Amino acid sequence: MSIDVSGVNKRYGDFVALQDINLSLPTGQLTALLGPSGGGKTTLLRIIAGLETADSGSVVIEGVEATRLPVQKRNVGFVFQHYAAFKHLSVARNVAFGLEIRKKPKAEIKAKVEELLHLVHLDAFADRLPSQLSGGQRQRMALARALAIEPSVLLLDEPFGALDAKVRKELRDWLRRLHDEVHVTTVFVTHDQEEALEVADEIVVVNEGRVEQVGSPDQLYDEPANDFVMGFLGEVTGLGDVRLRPHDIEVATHPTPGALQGTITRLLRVGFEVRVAVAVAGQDAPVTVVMTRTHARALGLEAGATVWLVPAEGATAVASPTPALAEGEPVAG
Ligand SMILES: Nc1ncnc2c1ncn2[C@@H]1O[C@H](COP(=O)(O)OP(=O)(O)OP(=O)(O)O)[C@@H](O)[C@H]1O
Repeated sequence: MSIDVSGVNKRYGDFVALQDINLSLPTGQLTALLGPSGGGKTTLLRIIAGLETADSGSVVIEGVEATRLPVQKRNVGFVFQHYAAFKHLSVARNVAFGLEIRKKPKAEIKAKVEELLHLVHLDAFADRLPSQLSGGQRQRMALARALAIEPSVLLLDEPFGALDAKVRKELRDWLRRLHDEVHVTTVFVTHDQEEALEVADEIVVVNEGRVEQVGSPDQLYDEPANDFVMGFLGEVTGLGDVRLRPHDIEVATHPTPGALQGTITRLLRVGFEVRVAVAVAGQDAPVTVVMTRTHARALGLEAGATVWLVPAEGATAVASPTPALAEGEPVAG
């Protein structure tokens, strides 16, 4: 294992930021720490980095007991959301910085910087100042700088958080490809489930200072450990006494066994999808169903129509903590 976190606890005054965190992250893996704001992701990342100390528990990096090692001795590279570059140094010098303070030979530094700038597709920008780069280019420079010292682990705290949606998307594809090339063990913090699902080999869901679940994107999506994980990894809607994904509901225009009858209150076309809101008797919140436009057209769905809803075969469903359907209400049409 590259990173082993055992029994880590952290409080700020009375506030419990992390509670009994245990994690083993294999060498070469790209792991996302995913969770809502304030859940403890950054605190955990900072404890792994050595920027913060745990109240109890241990951190082992590449087999080395690191709990009390200062940050400089952990051989970790970081990138934060707002990357602090040296404004007066060129892109190349920024990337070279970690190597220069380690007094590496000039020729070695030059070769390494060229290699890294090529890796992050900034070859043409070596002589620019950071202020002459776009936000996305600056974050790529930050990654090159973090990689320059050949860290055993790379820690990224919302590295693309400050960028607009399109650039974020490009950079996340790029990060995945970069990781496939360099295979450095990487942990990145995000509160964006799509980002985690698209990029990570494994996702650690962190909420209220605890790990809710660890698993591959597929595992988490298909077999969420609880209602929280299910809700955090994608949209969820209530149908009777279960909660499930809106695209996991089958819609019929005639009564079917076990189906709940409802009335379409709204039909919204978003790109290639149609989102259908269905009011079901006795259920407070409408059921949301998502389907393709073609499917909705084939069924001839329109607002005001009566439909019958049933979980699709093989749908992932968890029991509702508060059943959406009041007891004693008629369920089937
Ligand atoms: N130095 C500190 N002093 C007091 N409380 C802190 C400190 N650092 C963090 N916290 C608290 O610990 C909790 C966890 O914070 P943390 O930054 O780890 O969350 P997060 O999951 O990374 O959230 P975000 O996505 O918003 O960055 C928060 O409630 C935060 O207010």
